[in-house]
Parts: sequence; C-alpha cells; structure tokens
Amino acid sequence: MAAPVRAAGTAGGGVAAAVGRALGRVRGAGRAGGGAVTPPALVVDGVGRDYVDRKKVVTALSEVSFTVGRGEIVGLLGVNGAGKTTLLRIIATLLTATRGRVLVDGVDVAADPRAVRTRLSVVFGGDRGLYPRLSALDNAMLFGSLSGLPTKTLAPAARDALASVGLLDVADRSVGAFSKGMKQRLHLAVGLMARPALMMLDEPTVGLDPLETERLRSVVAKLPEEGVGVLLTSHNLQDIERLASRVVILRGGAVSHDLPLAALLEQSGAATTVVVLSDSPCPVSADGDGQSGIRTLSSERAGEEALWRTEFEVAEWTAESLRELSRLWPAGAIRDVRVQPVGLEQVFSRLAGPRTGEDG
Ligand SMILES: Nc1ncnc2c1ncn2[C@@H]1O[C@H](COP(=O)(O)OP(=O)(O)OP(=O)(O)O)[C@@H](O)[C@H]1O
Repeated sequence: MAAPVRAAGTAGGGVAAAVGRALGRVRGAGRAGGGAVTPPALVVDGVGRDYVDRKKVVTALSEVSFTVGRGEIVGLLGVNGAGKTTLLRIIATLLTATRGRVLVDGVDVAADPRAVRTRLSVVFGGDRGLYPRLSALDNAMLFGSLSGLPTKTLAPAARDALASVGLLDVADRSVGAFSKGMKQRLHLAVGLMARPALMMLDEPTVGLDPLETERLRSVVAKLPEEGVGVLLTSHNLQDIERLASRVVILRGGAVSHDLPLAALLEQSGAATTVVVLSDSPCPVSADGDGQSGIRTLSSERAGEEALWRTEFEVAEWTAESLRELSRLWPAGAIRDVRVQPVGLEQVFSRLAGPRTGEDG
C-alpha cells in the first residue's frame, strides 16, 4: 500500500510503505496558507468505475457525486455490492476511477495521488496496524514522524492527539495491553497526527463493547472541531445516526439519496411504531379513522405477563394519535404506551431495499 494513507487495521504496509508515507507527508507539510479559501475535504464528481470480469464489463459505480465539507461528518450507506468499497478505494488512491474525478482538499487523486495521501487518513475497524511493544505516545510520535512532522513538535502533537481521544493518562503504557476500543481510539489519534483534511472511518466500532463504542463515538463526534471532514461507513447504523449530519446512500452504483439526516428521516415516509400494553386484546382491527394513519401491525399476548401487546404504525405521533388509541380500549385497560421513534435502520431498509438481492 502506498504512502500516508494509513490503514489502521491492516498491517500498515511495512517499512517501505512507511518511508513512502514519510516522503509523501513532507511534501504536504505546511500547506495551510493563511487567508486562502479552504476547499471541501472531499469532492466526488461524476465518478464511475467498471471492472472487467471474464471479458464482461461490470459497472460497480455508474456516476457518483457528493461532497464532504471541512468539519462535516457524512455517513455513506449502501447495501452489499452497492459500490462502497470501490468508492473508498478510489478516494484512498488505491484504485483509479474509469470516469469522473475525486478531489481531496482540492487535490485530484488521479493527477497527484501522493499529495492526496498527505491530506487523508484512513481508519479501518480492527486492532492491527500499531506497534504493540511501543507505548501509545511512541506509536503516535512514530507515525507523526513518518508523516513529516518536525521532530521538536512530535511529542506535544502526540500528547494533543492522545488527549483528544482520551488516552493521555495511558500514554506511556504498551499498546499490546490496550483493549480493542483503546487501540481503535489510538488509530484515530495516529490519524489526527497527520493533520488530514479528510478522515475515512470504515466500521470504526466493529467488535467494540457498548461502553467502548460510546467512547469511540464521542471521540469521532469531536473530529469536526479539528476542521476535519469525515466520511463514515458502518454497518452499525446507530454510528451513522449518532454522528453524521448528512447521509449519502449508494444504490446500484449511484447516489440514491444525499440529505441531512433529519430530512432523510422526515422524507422517508417511514412510520413511528407504537406499542400498547393492555389488560385485554385490541378490540378492533384498528385502522383508525383513516385520517391519522394508525394501522395495526399485530396484537398478541405479551410473553408470560397477563397482558396483551398491540403494535401500531402511526404516520405521525401526536396527542390526537394517543387519544385515538385510548378510545379503542375500555377505560383503564391500557397499562403502557411505548413510542419507538423512526430510526435510520428503519429508514435505510425502506429506502435501500433488502440488504441482499439485486444489489448484492
Ligand atoms: N475486482 C472486481 N471484479 C469484478 N467485479 C467487481 C470487483 N470488485 C467489485 N466488483 C463488483 O462491483 C460491485 C460493487 O462492489 P463493491 O465491493 O464496491 O460493493 P460494496 O458496496 O463495498 O459491497 P460490500 O458491502 O459487500 O463490500 C459488485 O457488483 C461487485 O461484485
């Protein structure tokens, strides 16, 4: 693998690649000129990619366009086979596009891949790619040095990066003894040492327990404060829901949606699910009065409890919806009403279709 596209979670590319990273980073050092207009972290402009498989052309990406601004977290979603890996590899300069162009921090990946690698950090899920016998501080300093940071700034920069991921108090401990989550946060710190315009995070919380997942998410949530643009891919849609301000959905090699998260949730037409626990079954097959959009999904005994569990879909949950549901049962029969707001998971399965099938 070439230059400072540092792939945490992979073997890191060995010494030759490390030297390549160092050379590339020196070229990119000091690029932030005062007063100049800062280009977006990422511009993907009409990108297409064809593969030739047994003499047949397979179009993995037809025409993909979107941008990631500095200080913005964009979630990239797509069912298996939608083209995410192909696109990420093109942005990371590991694969060339058949058509269109990609600019990272204003630099064309095809025209100057080396300069692009100085502006980009890639963090994959997993715990490889670090030096386990070295301390966290030494790991951060090493990668900072390979990125071309001047020697005297290495230690303070590494301490800053470790502080920003909550690892300063264990800076002197060997990384081999770190938990998966700590290693993952260290990958982010190492990525930050390169002062990238763009960070690509691929499955950053995979394999982490809930506590570590939360810690990692709060670190990622602060990346925009560093002026970094983040392209986030994750099969854990809660990562995207919690972190991304905008969501790009790939479907069949093209962008099917590119919207702020709130607009996506609103536009998707997905409905709120309401669960009513009651002493008696739902007395009618309720489709409401046809105006509120209430629809019964199921009504059954709630496990071992002597209660009935009825699930409804409601287009929009309002006080009137509650009144309408209450009217369905005799007074006092309802024990509990639980409203499950529309989430990205529900929206994604509606918009992107099944996770396997035509796209996969
Ligand atoms: N080297 C290749 N040769 C031929 N076809 C390929 C090659 N790599 C990918 N494809 C095809 O291109 C399409 C997109 O693949 P890609 O791996 O980019 O999708 P993806 O969204 O990353 O999927 P997944 O989530 O399963 O990794 C698929 O139809 C895939 O079969």
